[in-house]
Amino acid sequence: MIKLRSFPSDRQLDKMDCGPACLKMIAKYYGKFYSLQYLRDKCGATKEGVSFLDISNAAEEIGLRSLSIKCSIDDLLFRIPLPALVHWNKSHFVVIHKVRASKRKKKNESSSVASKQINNADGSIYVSDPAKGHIKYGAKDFSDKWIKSGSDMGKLMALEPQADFYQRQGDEKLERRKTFENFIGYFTPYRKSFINLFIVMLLVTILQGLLPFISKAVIDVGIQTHDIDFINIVLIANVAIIVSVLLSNLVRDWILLHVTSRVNIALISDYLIKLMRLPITFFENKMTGDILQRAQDHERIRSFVMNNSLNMVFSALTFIVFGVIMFIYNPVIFYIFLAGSIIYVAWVLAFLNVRKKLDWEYFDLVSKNQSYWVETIASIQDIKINNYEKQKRWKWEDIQARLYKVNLRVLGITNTQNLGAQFIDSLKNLFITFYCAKAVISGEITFGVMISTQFIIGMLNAPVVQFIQFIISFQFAKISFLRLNEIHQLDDEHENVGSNNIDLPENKSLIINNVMFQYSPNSKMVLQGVRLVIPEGKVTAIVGDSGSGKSTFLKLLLRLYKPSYGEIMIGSMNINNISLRQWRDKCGAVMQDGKIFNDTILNNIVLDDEKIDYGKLKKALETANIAQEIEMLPLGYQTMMGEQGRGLSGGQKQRVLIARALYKNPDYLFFDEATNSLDTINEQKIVAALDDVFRDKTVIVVAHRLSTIRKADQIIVMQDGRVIEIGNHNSLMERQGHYNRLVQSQMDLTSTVLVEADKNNQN
Ligand SMILES: Nc1ncnc2c1ncn2[C@@H]1O[C@H](COP(=O)(O)OP(=O)(O)OP(=O)(O)O)[C@@H](O)[C@H]1O
Repeated sequence: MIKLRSFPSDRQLDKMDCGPACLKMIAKYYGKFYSLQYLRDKCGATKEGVSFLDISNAAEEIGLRSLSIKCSIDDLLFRIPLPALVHWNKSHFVVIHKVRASKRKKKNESSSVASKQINNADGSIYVSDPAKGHIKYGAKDFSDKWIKSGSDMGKLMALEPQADFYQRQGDEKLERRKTFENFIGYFTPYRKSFINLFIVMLLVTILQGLLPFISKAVIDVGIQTHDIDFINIVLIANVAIIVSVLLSNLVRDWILLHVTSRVNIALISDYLIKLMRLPITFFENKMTGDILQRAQDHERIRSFVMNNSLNMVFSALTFIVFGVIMFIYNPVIFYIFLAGSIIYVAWVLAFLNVRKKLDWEYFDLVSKNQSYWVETIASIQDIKINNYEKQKRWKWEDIQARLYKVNLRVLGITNTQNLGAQFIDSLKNLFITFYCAKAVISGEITFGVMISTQFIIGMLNAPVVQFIQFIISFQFAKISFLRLNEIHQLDDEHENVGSNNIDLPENKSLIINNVMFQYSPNSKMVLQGVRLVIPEGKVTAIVGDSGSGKSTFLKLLLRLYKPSYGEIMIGSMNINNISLRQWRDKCGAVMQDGKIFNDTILNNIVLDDEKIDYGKLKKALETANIAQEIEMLPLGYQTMMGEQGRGLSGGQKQRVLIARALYKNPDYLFFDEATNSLDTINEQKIVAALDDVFRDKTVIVVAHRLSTIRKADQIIVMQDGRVIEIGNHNSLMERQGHYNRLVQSQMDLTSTVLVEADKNNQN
């Protein structure tokens, strides 16, 4: 494999980004910049990545014509217009930007041998891989990864600009936002500390600058003149300088620690704030490991700014001070040092690109590793029940094996780099020592100068090492910065919706106006033209087959998602005018997969334990029929829940969640299968108690057990994302439609169970 340049080489920021990253490279190749996020949105990237079709749709949206072709490796070498995108190794996309058929084959073609006769063509294929950079493959290697076994053709997509590709300048500027550019802003509150730091480090540099003169004085003056007093004085001065340097370093470290830890907290807390502001789709489309790993990226940036860049300033200062001293002492030694150092730096920097490449691979694997752990721990029960431990562990071992390989390569490169660097460094120092020794013998310099030269060289070496550290950290910080910037560039879920609290209109019914919804741009419509009114102060029930879109509809009302088409109104006002905070304050919800937090029962219900309304709490608990059970516990409401509500039964969890929603006393209540884990007696009690609570609220209930919603004011029947019937229980039963069939099938089921039970009793 040979490294090449020229064709753009953009990196995927996480595992599922290869498709959009390839598109980005191709657009860039044709002279247009699109941000990865923009293309990701256009592709409708999900956790599963993207398909050829998604990429082709996105390409056409940015003005690239896509041509999907099935072809052989011969066709690729001789006929296909490039650049083209190929699906690779079953799970990855790369761009082919250049091919070079071998001479023999070219001759074959030029001698007009029919194309079909050219089999097993030979040549090189130049690929820009978003995970690895530029790579050159032999035709055989390439086809092994490209062409599925049992076939002699692979699929690719050639992309060319359409006529209006270059006119789309506007979009590009719009998308090229840099919201994280105020990074330096994190450090401005500490301006004073930085000034102090600067003074301390300046002092250290000056004090250290005195040391070679002291050594020289001891040897050339003290020893030559046999002046013990002078040597004693110099010794005391030397000790004083060393102590001052150590103390100054102590102060420096203290200031750094102080600033660093604060900046770190600020950075990560802003990341968390940003994450919490992102729409739920972000979390659905990103792997947990990616999100967690990005928190680590902050550490790198912080460490770069705080350690490397600051040290670099002083290293440069030290280098200049001692460089000048060295030059005054002996220019030849200075030049030897400079030449040696340049070779040293060049050697180390030669490894930079490989290291960068490995860092991307490393991030990818570490993210996977993190996701693995999170997923394994969360699903341990299912792993055990299905005897899935071994296979699950093998998956981990597979990641580890790949991590091991990357680590091994990193280690190999580091070793080669260090070995070479040490060799160059030792050679340089050796040359200088020899040169000095000769110069002392020939009387060009004194012995004192030789000793202090050694000291100065030592002092000059440190900044060179610092400089290399700086460049390496800068590279890594840049990668981390890119990854973080990507998150900070994303639109908040609050974007394009109202931000102030406003008075709601008089009529607070929810009017759903031809709402359509799809989870990602190229997936199927989960809701199709939903039109209905949810009257204020009434109970509306939604029923329908599994997968008909009931929960999705509820989530749209809770504004966890935005409709892809159509609008939701509250009376005469578009719901988007109301801030999300205000809206969610007005909504209480018990969702199918509601979560219990790792906190006390009390905090799980009231959430804000600073102002507890005990009256409201008691009512909520009684309505949810859980008060008695909690009070029987030794620690009562202060009982700690385990993670995910460990320690509670499914039904108890649901009742705590119901209590949480009721305690909020919201205007709108959403129940999605909120009582499905309850036994019938509990359910009946709660349903009866809820009647009272529901009286002045707008309630939307999704239920499979139809007995619970018989009394609803309005029942909506959904099928395949459409509303197919609306009415109350009686009118829908009379209609003899889908609702009637659902009720009948549940009654049949109950009567079958009763008849079976009867039979068993008689036996
Ligand atoms: N996060 C998601 N991403 C992509 N598709 C989703 C997502 N959630 C649900 N879907 C799809 O949307 C469709 C409707 O799902 P939804 O959960 O709304 O149905 P439902 O009527 O509530 O079903 P159930 O009664 O089984 O809970 C399903 O086909 C499902 O596969």
